[in-house]
Amino acid sequence: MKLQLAIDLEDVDGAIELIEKTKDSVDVFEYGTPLVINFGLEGLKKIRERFPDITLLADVKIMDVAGYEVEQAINYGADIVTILAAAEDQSIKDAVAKAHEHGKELLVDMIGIQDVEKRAKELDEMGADYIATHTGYDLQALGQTPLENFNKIKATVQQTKTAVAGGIKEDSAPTIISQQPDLLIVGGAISTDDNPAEKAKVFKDMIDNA
Ligand SMILES: O=C([C@H](O)CO)[C@H](O)[C@H](O)COP(=O)(O)O
Repeated sequence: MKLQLAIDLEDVDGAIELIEKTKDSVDVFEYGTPLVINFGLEGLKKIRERFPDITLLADVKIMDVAGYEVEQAINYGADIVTILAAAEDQSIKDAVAKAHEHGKELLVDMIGIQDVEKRAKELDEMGADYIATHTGYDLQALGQTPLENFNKIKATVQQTKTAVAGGIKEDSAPTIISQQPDLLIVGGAISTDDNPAEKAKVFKDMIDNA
């Protein structure tokens, strides 16, 4: 199981500072959607130039023109690119093909999908690298968590790796870690802590000791 740090709340220099502080404990750094919106792929490129060896995920949440957009994210430094599970099957297939053509990975984000078992089964056959259960900020605000959907998706997929995100905190992490996702995605719980380096290590130790 790997730890991904979602960087959503910073500007690009803040993201660089956060990566510097946490890189001993974090396996994958997410260039979050708010950074994509505010600074585009140029921000991703700046981070890649500063850290040539880290694993970088671009949370571009693609919906269409998938092959082109995956390729652009890769050209600007991404190792893993995200697409929404609600995209057309053809878009998912194009995205998988383009990521794999470059030796990179595709993560499909299940945010907003209602029948998660049906869609996870379909996606599992399309060759994506990860299917991510994701409770977005807007539903976190209503008290929702990703655990129930994660368990359904985990029980459904045969070959695709699983990821989970959405308000995972120190106290909720052990339960979700016990369900063995391949990628545990944590954002605010690390990035807004007074000591992000120490907090990232807490999550990494939980994973390593599970
Ligand atoms: O993907 C995310 C969200 O849609 C904003 O872009 C977050 O990175 C994801 O939810 C993880 O962050 P936390 O919920 O703060 O752990």
